[in-house]
Order: sequence, then C-alpha cells, then structure tokens
Amino acid sequence: MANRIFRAVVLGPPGSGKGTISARIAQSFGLQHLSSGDFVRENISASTEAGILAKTYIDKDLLVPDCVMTCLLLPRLEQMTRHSWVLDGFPRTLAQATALNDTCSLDVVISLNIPLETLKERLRHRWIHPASGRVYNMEFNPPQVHGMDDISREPLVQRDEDKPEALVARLRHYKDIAKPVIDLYRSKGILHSFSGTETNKIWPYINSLITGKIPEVQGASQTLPLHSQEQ
Ligand SMILES: Nc1ncnc2c1ncn2[C@@H]1O[C@H](COP(=O)(O)OP(=O)(O)OP(=O)(O)O)[C@@H](O)[C@H]1O
Ligand SMILES: Nc1nc2c(ncn2[C@@H]2O[C@H](COP(=O)(O)OP(=O)(O)O)[C@@H](O)[C@H]2O)c(=O)[nH]1
Repeated sequence: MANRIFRAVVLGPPGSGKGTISARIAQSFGLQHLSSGDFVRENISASTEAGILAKTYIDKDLLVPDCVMTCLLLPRLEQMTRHSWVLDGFPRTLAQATALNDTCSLDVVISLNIPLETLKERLRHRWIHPASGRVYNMEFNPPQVHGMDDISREPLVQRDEDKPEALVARLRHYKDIAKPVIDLYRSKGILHSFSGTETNKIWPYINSLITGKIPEVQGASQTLPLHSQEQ
C-alpha cells in the first residue's frame, strides 16, 4: 500500500491493455482500480438518471457526452481524496481532462502505443462478461471454463465494436480525440509513453516507473531500468 496519495491515469486505444495494465498496477501497488466503463455500467444497473442517459449513447455505440461522464465520475473521485488510485477509460476528451484537472492532480499518465495489427488480433479474441465488465482473451487470459465468466459462470459475449471492421473507425476516432489530451499531459511533464506488442513485456517498465515515483511502496520488487520516455 502506498504511504502517500498517488494517482495515475492510463490512456490508450481500444484493446491497448488499459484495463489489464491498470489491474496490475492496482494489485501490485495497493491502489484502487477505477474504470470509467465500470462506473457507467454500475449506473446503468442502478438505473440512475445519468446511467439511463448514458445507456442511450452506448446502445448506439457512441461515447457518452462529456457532461454526463464528468457528472458520473468526478463526484466519485472527490470522495476519494484519501485514496490512491489508477483510472482507466477517463479522460477521453480534452474537456474531460480539463475537468479532471480541476478536481485533482495526477502523478503519472501512462500512454500505451500498440500496433494496429496487434489491437485487431487482441480484440478479435476479447470476450467480456457484460454485467461486470470482466475481460478475457481466449489466448492471453482465458476463462477457467470456456465461454463462461470465472465468478458468475454466466456466458461471455463478444462485442460488435470489437470486430475488425468497426475497430478501424474507432481507432481513427480515438486518435482525433486523444491527441489534445496527450498533448496536455505532455506539456505538464507527466506523460510516459510505452510501445510494444505484449503487455507482459511492457509491464516491467511500468512497474519500474511507478516504483520510482512511490519508492515507499512495499513489495514493489522490479528494479529494471526505466524505459519510458517522459515526453
Ligand atoms: N471517458 C468516457 N467518455 C465517454 N464515454 C465513455 C467514457 N468511458 C466509458 N464510456 C462509455 O462507456 C462504454 C464502455 O466503456 P469501456 O471503457 O468499458 O469500453 P470501451 O469504450 O469499449 O473501451 P475499450 O475498448 O478501450 O476497452 C464506452 O463504449 C462509452 O460509450
Ligand atoms: N494476446 C494478448 N492479449 C492481451 C495482451 N494484453 C492484453 N490482452 C487482451 O487484449 C484485450 C484488450 O485488453 P484490455 O485490457 O481490455 O484493453 P483496453 O481496451 O485498452 O482496456 C483483452 O482481451 C486482454 O485480455 C497481450 O499482451 N497479449
């Protein structure tokens, strides 16, 4: 567990491993893993006003508008001033990044650069448990029972937007809206970019980066050289 408050954001295109890396960071460093997709799903399940509104966009494969996302997320973050966290899936737009900036300060922003072919391949094999947002990959982290969620034993599904045809358009959209966000964090000097095709190879460098930022963390064992670029 970190002795002081530490906050990280993980950015990257669909399939880049934001969820996978954030879960590892959370587990290794005792941080809370916050996922915007999970927040949205929780609100949809609870039929909150914001959740009902968000669902109308998700059903059309659209991003949820900034004002809805910030209303959903920022109050939760404001309640977590005493907790260290890693956030994935937010911010996706400059407006979200600016709103986040007004709410809290970040220690590290990790940006994942993964080749298009790798993204396509990963998403082709991605299966999710819709109710919880748990993510599997039939090669990388398969479920214990084929086609079933490990915890609920409910069936896993593939998402239409993970199909290669839809992915190219999603990626183009991601690049357009992510660029100003990345530029903002670069200008603040907290952006660290990682490139590669395998999460397991990128992970030691991210582990090393965070260990260096919070040396008081217990149990952070990696001592590999820092291989990210502060851009
Ligand atoms: N920061 C955000 N801004 C706008 N919409 C969001 C945001 N985060 C989540 N959403 C909405 O919730 C949905 C589910 O989010 P989630 O992050 O689980 O999946 P995703 O968008 O497919 O991401 P990825 O493919 O990168 O894992 C998104 O498709 C989007 O409609
Ligand atoms: N084959 C392979 N799959 C991976 C790797 N890293 C993550 N995945 C899988 O790729 C998919 C996308 O990862 P995810 O963490 O959901 O990415 P996100 O969309 O950026 O949150 C999931 O099915 C992961 O299990 C990897 O190094 N190799």
